Parts: sequence; C-alpha cells; structure tokens
Amino acid sequence: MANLNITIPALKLNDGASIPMLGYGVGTAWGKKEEGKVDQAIIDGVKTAIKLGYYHLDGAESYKNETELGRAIKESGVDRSKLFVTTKVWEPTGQTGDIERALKESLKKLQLDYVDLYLIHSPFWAKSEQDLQNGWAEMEALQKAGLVKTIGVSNYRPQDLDAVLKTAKVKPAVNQIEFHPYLQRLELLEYHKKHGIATTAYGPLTAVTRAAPGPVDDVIAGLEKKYAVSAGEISLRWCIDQDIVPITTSSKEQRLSDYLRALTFKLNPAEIKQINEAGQQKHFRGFWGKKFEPDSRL
Ligand SMILES: NC(=O)C1=CN([C@@H]2O[C@H](COP(=O)(O)OP(=O)(O)OC[C@H]3O[C@@H](n4cnc5c(N)ncnc54)[C@H](OP(=O)(O)O)[C@@H]3O)[C@@H](O)[C@H]2O)C=CC1
Ligand SMILES: O=CCc1c[nH]c2ccccc12
Repeated sequence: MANLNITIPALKLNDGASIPMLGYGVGTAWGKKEEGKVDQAIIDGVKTAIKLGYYHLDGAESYKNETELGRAIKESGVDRSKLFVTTKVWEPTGQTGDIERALKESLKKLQLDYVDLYLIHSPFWAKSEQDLQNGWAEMEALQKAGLVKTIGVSNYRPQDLDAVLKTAKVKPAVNQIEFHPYLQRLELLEYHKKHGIATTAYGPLTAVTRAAPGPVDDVIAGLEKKYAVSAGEISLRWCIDQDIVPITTSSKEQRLSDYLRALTFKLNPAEIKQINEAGQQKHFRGFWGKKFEPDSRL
C-alpha cells in the first residue's frame, strides 16, 4: 500500500474558511437504512480513511450513520481542529426551528459542538421560493450562533440559488452537486463562479465506474499511462484541476490509499479539454434522476 504521507491542499471559501480539496463520503459506501445498532465496520472504515489522511469527512442526517462517524472521529485521536466535518439536513418541513433541531440532533450523534460545513441536502422539499428563503435564513442563524462554521447547499439548481440569493444576508459558500465527465453542469458552474460559490462534487468516479464504458475511456486510458495512475485518480484530478472538490469514498483501504496519488500530478488544460469534449458525448445522472426532470442536465 502506498504511504504517500500527503497533506491534502485546501480551497478558500467565500466566508474565509478553507475546505480540503479531497473529501471522504460516508453516504454511498456506508449509509444505513435505519439508525439501528452501531455498526463497527463503519467506524473502522472511517478510521482507516482518517488514518490515511482524509480529514474532510462528508456525512448527512439521511445516511443514518452520524453516530458511527462521531465515534470514528473520537477514536481516531486526530485533533478536532484538524478535521473538516460536513453534515446535511434532510427534508425540513418548512417550519421555523426544524433545521436547528436537526442540527442539534446531528451534533449530539457526532459528539461535536460544531460542524465545519452544514448543507441543506436538496431543494426538493421546498414547496415555494419562500420555503427556500426561510430555510436559508435558519442556516444563517445557526452560523451566527456558532454551531456551524460554514453554510451551504446541495443539489441546488440555478433557479433554487436565485431564490435564496434574493433574500440571503450570507451567500451559500458551497453547492455540493453530482459532477463528472458525463454530467458537467456548465450553466451551474458558471453561476457558482459569478457568485463565488465553491463546487464540491459527489460521484466523481462515475464515468469510470457506474457509467462505464463510454467515450472518455480512451482519453483516460492515455492519461493513466502518461501519469502512471488509475482511471479513478485521473477522474479526481480532473475535478481538482478545475477547482472543484471531489468527494469520493471506498470501503477498501487499498483504493483509498491509491486515490491519494491524485494529489501528486496535474492535468494540463489541453488534457482537461480532451476529457470535457469526450464527456459531452454522453449524459449520465446517477442520483436524484427524477427530481431533475424535465432537464436532467441542469
Ligand atoms: N449530496 C448528495 O446528494 C450526495 C452526496 N454524496 C456524497 O458523496 C460521497 C461519494 O459519492 P460516490 O458517488 O460514492 O462517489 P464516487 O464516484 O467516488 O464513487 C465511489 C464508489 O465507487 C466505487 N468504486 C471505486 N472504484 C471502483 C472501481 N474501480 N470499480 C467499481 N467501483 C468502484 C466504490 O466502491 P468500493 O467501496 O467497492 O471501493 C464507492 O462505492 C458519498 O459517500 C456521499 O458522502 C453521494 C451522492 C449524493
Ligand atoms: O446523499 C446522497 C444520496 C442519499 C440520500 N440519502 C441517502 C441515504 C443513504 C445513502 C445515500 C443517500
């Protein structure tokens, strides 16, 4: 197993905080159907990731494993201040106080007194623009109270962000979205850039895993050879070189260790363009498909 002893570089956010440029997700590999009993395999998996240097941990209320994430953090022995912990509120009802209650419950399970990043998991619970605006106002209050350092959203489209920005006192710092060569979100990325919103990317390996085979395969194979890394590492680097923070995961230590090689090389602009052009020949969305209809590319 590679022991690269790498410190993951960070991206500056619009509120002055810094987010590590590679995250470890506890949703897809480790999500549970019910909170139920504590699963030691999840605790061990997260501790392995932390041991390898993954200090950016991406959790959520809906993954039903914040207790395990919290125990892994505690047992890792890593100083809290060195970790970047994200969690997400699932579907608020629109009632004032809902998000605060969810956050307090999350903090209890995580055994933390703050999270670095708190996200609204999706816009799809909201019945109106006003719901989105009220939800965001609650997030602002939680930041002001010091319970969260940075506030953001996930799966928001330009129209959702428009609604939020109409009344926001604090702009979202982050929008966590599905992003990979077969879902490039050009309009949304332009919007993020214009408003100083950082993009974090879930599903970054999609083109070389769940959506393979496809038109990027040959380009990626050439780059694998050139940089002596795997297709996964090219996929992660393709995000990082566009200032997009990939959130990956694996239940396997070897893969997690290998992914760190994504921090040891850089793609040049022509190589990024080659992946972009090949990727645009196919469309694939792995998550939330129906919710994004009628325009799944948004
Ligand atoms: N905000 C949101 O709505 C969403 C957020 N997320 C967050 O993002 C995180 C990462 O998302 P995810 O889509 O899993 O990210 P990735 O695209 O990085 O995929 C990681 C998954 O791919 C598998 N994998 C890795 N290498 C290979 C390979 N060579 N062949 C086959 N399978 C492989 C891993 O399985 P293995 O364990 O076998 O290595 C793992 O399950 C989640 O855990 C969650 O925290 C995810 C989805 C939605
Ligand atoms: O965040 C990703 C999608 C998602 C929403 N809820 C769950 C629960 C368990 C795994 C993934 C997800």
